[in-house]
Amino acid sequence: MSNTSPLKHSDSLSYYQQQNNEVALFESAWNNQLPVLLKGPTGCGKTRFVQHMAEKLGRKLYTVACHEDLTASDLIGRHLIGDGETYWQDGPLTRAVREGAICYLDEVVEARKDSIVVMHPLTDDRRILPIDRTGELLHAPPEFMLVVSYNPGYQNLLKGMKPSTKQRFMSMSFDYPDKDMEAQIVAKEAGVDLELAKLLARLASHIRQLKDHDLEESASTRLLIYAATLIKSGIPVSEACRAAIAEPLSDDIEVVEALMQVMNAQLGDD
Ligand SMILES: Nc1ncnc2c1ncn2[C@@H]1O[C@H](COP(=O)(O)OP(=O)(O)OP(=O)(O)O)[C@@H](O)[C@H]1O
Repeated sequence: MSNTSPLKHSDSLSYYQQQNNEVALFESAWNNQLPVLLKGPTGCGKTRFVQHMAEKLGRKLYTVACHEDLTASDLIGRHLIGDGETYWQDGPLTRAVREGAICYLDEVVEARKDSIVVMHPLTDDRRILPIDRTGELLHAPPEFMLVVSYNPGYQNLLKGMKPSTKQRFMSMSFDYPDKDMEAQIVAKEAGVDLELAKLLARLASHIRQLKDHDLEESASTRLLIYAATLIKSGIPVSEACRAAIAEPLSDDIEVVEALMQVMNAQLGDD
């Protein structure tokens, strides 16, 4: 069965630079009512992609940043007290199901087990959301879609996602784009010229190649955009790179200095 919402023209959408064939894959998943899992490092464009796709498909987007205290009630809803009475308030997942929207759970491995279990009947062919507290059983309309993401970086290796959960989703891997594409993104997002964006993309590619470093994560596209934004507003390049790239990547002074050496060597070559 195919969904029938009007698709929006690409000029009016949030900017998203496609890396592979993810737009067509996502559209196909939506048309076929398949839930989607996005994997990839921080700041590589997962959230922007979902925003872009929700706009393209003409669906409202509910985004939840998952954390270790997130409970099933935070997703489904709860009874509240007001004017001396209790009333039911839908959570974002329930709202998305009722409205045929897209629900995006960012960093889903952070969520508590009970909130992950809630997703199970929604992510197989039943597509139902039982709300125990109100006795309702919601059937998701064809337009509803569940999208989750996680960062398989080393702090999540142990936590991971259980195979029984993972295998309910169609999955796509994201990574930082190649230098040329990343430069285009940085230029567009920060409003800087392409030459500066190319320089920053080169710096990032050097940092990403460093082996045996003590970094949990490497320089993200998001950090390059921050650096470009600082430079655009008059901060010297090396200082901007320290504040927006080296410092956010490590709390260890020696590591920060080592990163600065790598970047300054590149800046000196330019
Ligand atoms: N392919 C892309 N097209 C357009 N903008 C991009 C792209 N990749 C990254 N960006 C830019 O980088 C920023 C960070 O990306 P985004 O917030 O989507 O990352 P993320 O993968 O969701 O990160 P996190 O896992 O930390 O939530 C975006 O706000 C956007 O400016």
